[in-house]
Amino acid sequence: TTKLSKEKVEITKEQRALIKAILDAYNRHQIPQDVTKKLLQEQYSAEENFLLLTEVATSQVQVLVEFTKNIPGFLSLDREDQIALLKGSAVEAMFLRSAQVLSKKMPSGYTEVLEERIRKSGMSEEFITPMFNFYKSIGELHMTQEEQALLTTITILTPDRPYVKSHEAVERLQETMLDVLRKLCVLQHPQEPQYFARLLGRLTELRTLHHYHVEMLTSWKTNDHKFTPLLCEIWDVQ
Ligand SMILES: C[C@]12CC[C@H]3[C@@H](CC=C4C=C(C(=O)O)CC[C@@]43C)[C@@H]1CC[C@@H]2C(=O)c1ccc(O)cc1
Repeated sequence: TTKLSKEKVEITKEQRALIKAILDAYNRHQIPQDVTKKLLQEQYSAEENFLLLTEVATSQVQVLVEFTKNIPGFLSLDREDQIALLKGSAVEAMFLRSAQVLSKKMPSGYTEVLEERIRKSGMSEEFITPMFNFYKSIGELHMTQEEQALLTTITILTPDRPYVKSHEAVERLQETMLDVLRKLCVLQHPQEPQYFARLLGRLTELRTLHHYHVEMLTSWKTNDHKFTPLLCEIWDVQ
């Protein structure tokens, strides 16, 4: 392993441009202020909390679509595959986003308010526990902005989503991003040679959350909660 850590890791000019394009897109696409302001102002009740979370979820899906369109190479994929990747990764990208948001303290108290509303939104304890465990495990990594943006990109470019036809094209794109992230991790966390592997381990954890999410939506639905048309479409909820 000493040879590996001695390896001269070099980020090429193209890779630097790729990181910049993805980071700019990631920072440019955030949910609008008026939505986050509502989260801070509206009163608390399980009903109100669910409605607010539904609103931020809907807004987040729109943000995710815009961000994805800015991933270099994404728009040159087959159009139906673009839809399949978005639908297949929306939940994971959303949980990654929430983990990144909830693991950083905000002066406005947004994080605390958001956490409170999630805990009191009619979601059962069996989903809250794994969700907050995930938030903690992401928080412990202290990811840089670039790492967060690249990890989200890698999640979106997962080739084995349902209905993806040109598997290889997506795999090639994902591998490009994985190579950049691997180099970034070596350069930004020199003391932690296993840091890159830990990041990828979080993607596996994300997939288990995806499973919980389906049950979470179903339990909300049985308690007669309404979702927006966009959420129904992206998550195939009837
Ligand atoms: C995922 C989630 C909706 C989207 C929220 C997330 C918590 C934190 C966030 C932070 C955001 C930001 O600051 O940018 C954007 C929205 C998200 C990502 C919620 C936790 C549970 C909830 C949910 O699954 C849900 C699903 C369907 C609903 O109708 C309501 C909630």
